[in-house]
Amino acid sequence: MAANFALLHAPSSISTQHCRRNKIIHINRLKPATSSSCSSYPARQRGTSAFSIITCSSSNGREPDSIDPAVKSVEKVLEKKRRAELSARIASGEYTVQSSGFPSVLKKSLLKLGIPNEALEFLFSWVDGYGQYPRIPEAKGAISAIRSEAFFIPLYELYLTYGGIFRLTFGPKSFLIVSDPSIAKHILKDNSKAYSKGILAEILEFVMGKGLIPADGEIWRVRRRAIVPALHLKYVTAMINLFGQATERLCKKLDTAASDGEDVEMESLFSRLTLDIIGKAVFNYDFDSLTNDTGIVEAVYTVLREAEDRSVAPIPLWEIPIWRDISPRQRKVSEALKLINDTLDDLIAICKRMVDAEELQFHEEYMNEQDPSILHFLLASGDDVSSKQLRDDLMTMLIAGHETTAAVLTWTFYLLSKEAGVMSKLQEEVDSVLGDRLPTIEEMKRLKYTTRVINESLRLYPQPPVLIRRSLEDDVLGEYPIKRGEDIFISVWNLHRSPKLWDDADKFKPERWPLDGPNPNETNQNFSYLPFGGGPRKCVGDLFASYEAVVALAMLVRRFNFQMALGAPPVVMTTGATIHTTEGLKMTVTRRMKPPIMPSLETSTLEVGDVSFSKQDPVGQKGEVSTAHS
Ligand code: HEM
Repeated sequence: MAANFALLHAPSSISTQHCRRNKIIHINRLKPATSSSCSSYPARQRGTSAFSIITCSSSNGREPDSIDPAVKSVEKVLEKKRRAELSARIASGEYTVQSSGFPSVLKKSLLKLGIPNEALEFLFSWVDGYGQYPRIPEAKGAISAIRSEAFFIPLYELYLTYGGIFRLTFGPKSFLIVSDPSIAKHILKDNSKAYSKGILAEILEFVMGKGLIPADGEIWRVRRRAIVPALHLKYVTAMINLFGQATERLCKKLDTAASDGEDVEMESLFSRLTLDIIGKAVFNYDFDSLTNDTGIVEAVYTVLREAEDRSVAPIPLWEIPIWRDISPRQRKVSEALKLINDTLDDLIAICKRMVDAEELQFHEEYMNEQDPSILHFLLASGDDVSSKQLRDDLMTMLIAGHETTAAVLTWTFYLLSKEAGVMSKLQEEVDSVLGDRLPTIEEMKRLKYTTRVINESLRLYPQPPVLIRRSLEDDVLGEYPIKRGEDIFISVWNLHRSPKLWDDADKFKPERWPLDGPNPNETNQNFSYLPFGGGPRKCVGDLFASYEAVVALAMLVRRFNFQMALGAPPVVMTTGATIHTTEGLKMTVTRRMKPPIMPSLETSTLEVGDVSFSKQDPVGQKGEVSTAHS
């Protein structure tokens, strides 16, 4: 899905510094305890430990950190200590300094004389001439201070101190960090026209061009109107079969691993499962990456990793034309892009021929049975679009729909490995609803607890953890006026884990979502829960992705038990377009002994998105599959 946020190299044209400083935190004075300590320890490559691991012939393109597990756990403890110290020091105000200049000196002197700080704050806000407006709290730091860990973690600690909106300044760059549901709603929904994708569009241009995620303005409006109808309910229903077949292939792989007593690295397997699914679903191409490692699969991962690395790189070297020619890495990226683009051009040409040969009667729920792909729908609809734009859209959906769902499955299995009670409840439901059959849309309604497990996993690990916007005009966020050109990060991570918004915010508790209640979404949770974004730019694949995750989860836990492998490296988060692990999710898989249980015949209703399905009201009548279609 949408690439990420740690975009610290914002172009100089943005980030107008208009806001007076009052609170400034010096993150750059804080020394991360762990970052440099690793190099003195012996390196270990994945797969060379005493445990054999089954993966695909290569990883999903991500190099694991080769660090001894024992060293990692020491580092983890140090890391926890460092973070606790950081929180304590931020909270104590040690890193909060006041503005320089005469008013600040005067204020310090008056403080020393014992005048209460609150009184001085009030008085000096008028002296500064900003009395009519409160000023946004400001944090200041150095890139090095946060590069040692996933970017959204320090943002969470700052949020706990500075609240729902604060400014983060790195040298000349400045970002607004939003963690307040009503401000998020204002930006994403109520005043969405006043915001663009900003830095995100700049970063993703090389791979997505003017595709739906980075596009803004008229191009976005036209493309969204063309693409959303392609994901109609009949299409999503057909996709459930595809999800089942692809998961079946993964089950076979796991079956072999279980027989051979080999551990499996689930993150890369999920990445390949979802790549196979999205290739077929979007342009009818079988990557078959669960069994093969063809050049095209490698090319997709090369491009994906480049997009992620660009989103966290401090200096945009790739913008220097000569660098693009001399850097072996950039040359590899260009070659990968060419291969993917050529393949997409071929697929578009093949599909055009199919559509020309068809005697088609296009209608709202049009779908070609042999090729139900989104590409086929778009061409059959007579969509008047250039090949370049079509390619950009396909590429966007390939990326948007691939690593997001893979990350959801990875973190769901990680969470389940820690909560045996949730796993047994889940298996009980799947046994009774599904038996050993491939799931159908009817079963989606009845896999209520399975759906809640995914809902809760998306709360704890939102993909992506931060949404990016740029203000196109002056606006007011909460009580704070802001100028045009502000870069904004809406931290979904903070919203989803806020102790102000959730009981036991860090706890994995699918039960927090009542089984007979509505499917949680940004509307019924008032923007404190927004796994698929919200407003006009909400994910177009929300229902598709939810079903995909539910089918894969149900089929896998039906057949197997999963445990963290003995001696597996600790599971540590790292930042990409989505939340990855640093060293994969190594699990031991065993076949379940339980005989299949016949499905119960109970009739039930489950609301998915804003649509309520029931047996009496068969799906597919209205063609409205989710709020993305509004
Ligand atoms: C669990 C899996 C997924 C998650 C968590 C997810 C999440 C999101 C989020 C949060 C956004 C909003 C981004 C923003 O406002 O900046 C988004 C947008 C989008 N997603 Fe997804 N997504 C998932 C799967 C998919 C799939 C399967 C597809 C395609 C079939 C897809 C296609 C898109 C597109 C095209 C957009 C851009 C919409 C626009 O800007 O109009 N996503 N997604």
